[in-house]
Amino acid sequence: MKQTLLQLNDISFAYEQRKALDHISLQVNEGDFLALLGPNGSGKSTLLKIILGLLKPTSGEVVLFDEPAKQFKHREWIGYVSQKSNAFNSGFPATVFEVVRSGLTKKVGLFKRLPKNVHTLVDEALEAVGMLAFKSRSIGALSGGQQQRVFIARALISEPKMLVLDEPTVGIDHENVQAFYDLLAHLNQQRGITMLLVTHDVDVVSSHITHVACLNQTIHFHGYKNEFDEMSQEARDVWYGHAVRKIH
Ligand SMILES: Nc1ncnc2c1ncn2[C@@H]1O[C@H](COP(=O)(O)OP(=O)(O)OP(=O)(O)O)[C@@H](O)[C@H]1O
Repeated sequence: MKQTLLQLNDISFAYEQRKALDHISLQVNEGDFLALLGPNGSGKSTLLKIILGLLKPTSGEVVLFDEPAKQFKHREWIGYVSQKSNAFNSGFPATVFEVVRSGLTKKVGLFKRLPKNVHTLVDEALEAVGMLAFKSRSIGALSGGQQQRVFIARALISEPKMLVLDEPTVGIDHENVQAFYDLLAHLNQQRGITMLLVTHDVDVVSSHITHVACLNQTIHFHGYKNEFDEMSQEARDVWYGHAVRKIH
């Protein structure tokens, strides 16, 4: 049976008096590729922060890899790529190698000694995202799409079982968005890395995902992609508005 990597039980959260999340329950199993959809301000980033342990829920429980989040010791199993990763300007003083190597901190902190030498680990991570040839380049000299691949490599170097991505294609030009999602699909299908992706590109990513969750303070829909496909546009509009288009 597949392991449940993430279980949210009745999570609510408020910024001071302002409610952002209302009784959220959600489950992500090993191998899932879940797209989390929601309009601006619907609480997507807040929910990711709770999953990553950066915010504490006002009520409810987060369970990671079958352990209550408080007791969970393997944060390196959950890689994170933010929407702002690909925003380095050309003057940023770090090479691709240095950026990817910085992803080792979590792992080194835990194991103290690395199983392989650092260059081998960085090379393997860059190879996995098709960026090995850029190892010595300055991160700021790369395109948004290339930078985001490097940040995937940075997450991969600690061998995560799950990747959490917050609108990773913001700032990436249209033709590279599909290639970026193809890479995520490859990592999901070939390496078995579970994906939790916040996105507005529901049409582009639709052929790769297995599940959809629709959030607007509360979860309005959570199920298999084909169930989402079968929902009528009217049903979606009731809770979402215009931003979610039907997947063809
Ligand atoms: N630090 C904060 N302090 C107070 N309110 C906040 C804070 N961060 C977010 N909020 C509010 O909480 C709600 C949810 O915000 P959140 O950033 O989680 O939404 P989102 O779905 O990620 O939005 P977007 O798609 O625009 O990134 C919004 O009403 C937002 O204004």
